[in-house]
Amino acid sequence: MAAEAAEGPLMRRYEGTAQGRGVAADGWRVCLAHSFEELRQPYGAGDVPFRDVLRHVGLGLRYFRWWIKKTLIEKKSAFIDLLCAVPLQQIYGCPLGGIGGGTITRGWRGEFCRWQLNPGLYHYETVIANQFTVCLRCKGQTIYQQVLSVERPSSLQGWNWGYCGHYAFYHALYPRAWLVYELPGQNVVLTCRQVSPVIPHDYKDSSLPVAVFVWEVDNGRDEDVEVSVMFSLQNGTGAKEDRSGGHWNEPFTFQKDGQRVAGVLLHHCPAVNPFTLAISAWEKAGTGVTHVTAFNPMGLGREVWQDLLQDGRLDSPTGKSRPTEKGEVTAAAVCASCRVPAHGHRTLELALAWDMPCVHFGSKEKLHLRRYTRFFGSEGNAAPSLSHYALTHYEEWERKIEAWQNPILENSQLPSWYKSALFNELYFMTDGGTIWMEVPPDCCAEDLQGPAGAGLSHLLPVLREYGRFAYLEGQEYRMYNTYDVHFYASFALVMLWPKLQISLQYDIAVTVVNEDVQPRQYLMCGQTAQVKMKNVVPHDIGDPDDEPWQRVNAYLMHDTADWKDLNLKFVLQVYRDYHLTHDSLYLRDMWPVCQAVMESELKFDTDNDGLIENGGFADQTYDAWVVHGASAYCGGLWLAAVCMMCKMAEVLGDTKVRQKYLDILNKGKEAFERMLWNGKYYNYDSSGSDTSSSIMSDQCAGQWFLGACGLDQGEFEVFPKSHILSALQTIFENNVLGFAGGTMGAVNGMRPDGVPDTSSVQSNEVWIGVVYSLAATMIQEGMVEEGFRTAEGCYRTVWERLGMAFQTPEAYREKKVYRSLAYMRPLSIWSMQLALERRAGRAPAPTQLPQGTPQP
Ligand SMILES: CC(C)CCC[C@@H](C)[C@H]1CC[C@H]2[C@@H]3CC=C4C[C@@H](O[C@@H]5O[C@H](CO)[C@@H](O)[C@H](O)[C@H]5O)CC[C@]4(C)[C@H]3CC[C@]12C
Repeated sequence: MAAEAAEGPLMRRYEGTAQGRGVAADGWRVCLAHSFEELRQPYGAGDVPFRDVLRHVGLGLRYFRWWIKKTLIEKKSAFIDLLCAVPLQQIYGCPLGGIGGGTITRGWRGEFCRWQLNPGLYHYETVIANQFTVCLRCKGQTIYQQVLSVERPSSLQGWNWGYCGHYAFYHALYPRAWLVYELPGQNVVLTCRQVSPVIPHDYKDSSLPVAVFVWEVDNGRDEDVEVSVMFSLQNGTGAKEDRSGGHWNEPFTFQKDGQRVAGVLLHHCPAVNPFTLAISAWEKAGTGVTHVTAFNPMGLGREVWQDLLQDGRLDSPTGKSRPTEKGEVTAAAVCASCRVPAHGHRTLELALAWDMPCVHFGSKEKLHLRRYTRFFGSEGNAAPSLSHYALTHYEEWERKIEAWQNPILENSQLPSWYKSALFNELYFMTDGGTIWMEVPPDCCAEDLQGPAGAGLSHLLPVLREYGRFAYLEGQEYRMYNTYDVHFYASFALVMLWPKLQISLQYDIAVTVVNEDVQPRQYLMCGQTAQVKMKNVVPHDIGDPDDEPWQRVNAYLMHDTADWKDLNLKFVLQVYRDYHLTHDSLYLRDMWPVCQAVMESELKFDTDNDGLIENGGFADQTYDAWVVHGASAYCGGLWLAAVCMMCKMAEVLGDTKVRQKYLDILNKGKEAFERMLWNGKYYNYDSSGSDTSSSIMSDQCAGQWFLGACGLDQGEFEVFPKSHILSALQTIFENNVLGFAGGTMGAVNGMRPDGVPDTSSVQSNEVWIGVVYSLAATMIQEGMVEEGFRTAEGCYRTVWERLGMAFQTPEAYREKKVYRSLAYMRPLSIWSMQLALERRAGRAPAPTQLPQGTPQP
């Protein structure tokens, strides 16, 4: 297994022999000289078949009008920009930072290239001054000095660029990554290990906006060598604000418990959301730390280069830099140096921290405090203590990360690609535009519950203790906590940070009972309706470029009050969460909300046969794939939700409600089988249209959740086992093996004659997150090999073929196009892990998930 990453398809150009120090065996590995052959395009208007153009012409025009108003008149960016998609760059690697404090993504060639410091808003820019540079000295002479970058930029030309990529590789196993450099002709190997504090069940360190770079130096020479690693950083993010003037730098040291770190603070002072970056190093015995307070990253950079070249150290001036002028950019550097004995090894530890404690969203209406401020204060002066904390705690973080990951990595039954997929897809938990905030200390239950008063007894204690969490539907689909999609991704959250899932659910519960009567036009149908209706689950919690939580439902394609899946997905998650956490206070609080949304949902059972009907439009997560009448997807979710209502009523001793839903379940099961079962699988819908017999890859979504909760047997067998097995087998043969030679996962819709369903723009897409959940369902049902084969197609396509590492999209087609980069749904891969743990007889550990919620 270990050999797979080392010799994988992305390592063909590696000419070095070094394997690095302490590099994980499994993960995503790529040689720095690699280039991806296939370059895909974002799905655009030009890819829409003529038939769909005709069908969507009204939407197209309404969208265009809305886009003009939003971007040109209001001067805001569109929550989904169909006209200016982010171009694909095949460069990304593991993001830096914990959860919800902002992220800085490093590329696999070591570049600092994707920035999310303003919550939920992305800025894609490789900042060329942000580099690590190595200097080697023997017998008092500098023998080698090199920027560890394969770039040859037009700025900083006084530096020695163009490191030969054939002698280095990158290895990612999120939240850690390694860069291994064999220094040509030097007999020295550098391994840079990047560590971010992303630790399951940890609600303190996981919130910190920091990362540590541990440089392992292996000296293969017969003589001692003095090694310096210089970390240079521009003041800013590469955005135009870097030139807005008033930014300044200052050196710092921070000492506590006998441990000292030293570095430079880079104060970045725009009008909105100012922050401080800190670069630093641990001044341990034998390690010297020096710095340059300020230099011009747009110039030749000779002064910094020569300074280092001279003696392997930087000049270390005291005092602050002057604030930058308008148009001027500044940068700083810190350098850690040590002597490495002949054939010996030493470690240098550097850190990056950023402190943006108080944030405004786009509307600038309210000031919010990030989660980490409860531990490090909100004054904006925490960068030194954050740096010190990171450097003195990263070893503990790594121990915890290994304790979590090793049982999975050491399981020889699991394929290597899966281990990489499972941990690396988790990047979205931090790099999904994620925000983790405090609720204001003076906030009371009434403030949180909204005008309708949700009556949730533990809302306040939960939010006070664990804060508020939100992540985007996708970096290109800028809506927080899109709920129909979170349904899939929520497995990662509830398995790894269950209290954040509980907190998110409380937030949704509050919105359920509230309404927003503001009228607006919906773009798909053109009709006008209010923004949010009472007693229904919202599509999302809002747009970070507006005021999320305050104004929900940023999505205005459809009026989602009429969507069929959202309410059901709430009920399904409530029971699933209860099943995994045993949190009975949560269950009690959610019970009336579940009843309210199920009452709303009951109106969709228009013929009173115990089964809901779809509305003849795309009224669910497949929001461009029309459904008429009863459907496998929504009907299956409905029956699963009704079953869980019975189960919850039983747990809570509510016999009346239990009987009510039991009656519905019995009727509904019969209707579902009669209307949709065709002897092999469940039809897409019951309309009898040309495509209603399509094989939908997601037709067993209800069973997926039931199985994950152990509710698929005996009295709780909602769907006959034999039908589920037959349906999964049919999907495997048709949607998986019958599509792209079985190498790209499962297409959403396949016609029984073996041709993808092209009746909508989404039916012939592959949705990676759906594929992972389908694989989990297969594993739950004992089709383990088929499950892995299904999921492997997506991993290999995204991570190995298309160069979309750390930006897994929502969808791709067999050829040419993809849609919506860096998307939430693929986090559903964690449901595969749950299914595997179940099979291995290892129930998820509720011991880590204490009952109820501690009072603050
Ligand atoms: C007249 C024109 C030239 C023809 C234009 C055709 C286009 C208007 C349509 C062709 C493809 C459509 C888009 C397909 C997908 C979309 C995604 C959706 O948002 C989220 O999608 C998730 C599914 O991927 C869903 O689960 C989430 O809940 C949604 O938040 C928004 C609509 C659209 C962008 C859709 C819009 C119209 C087309 C571009």
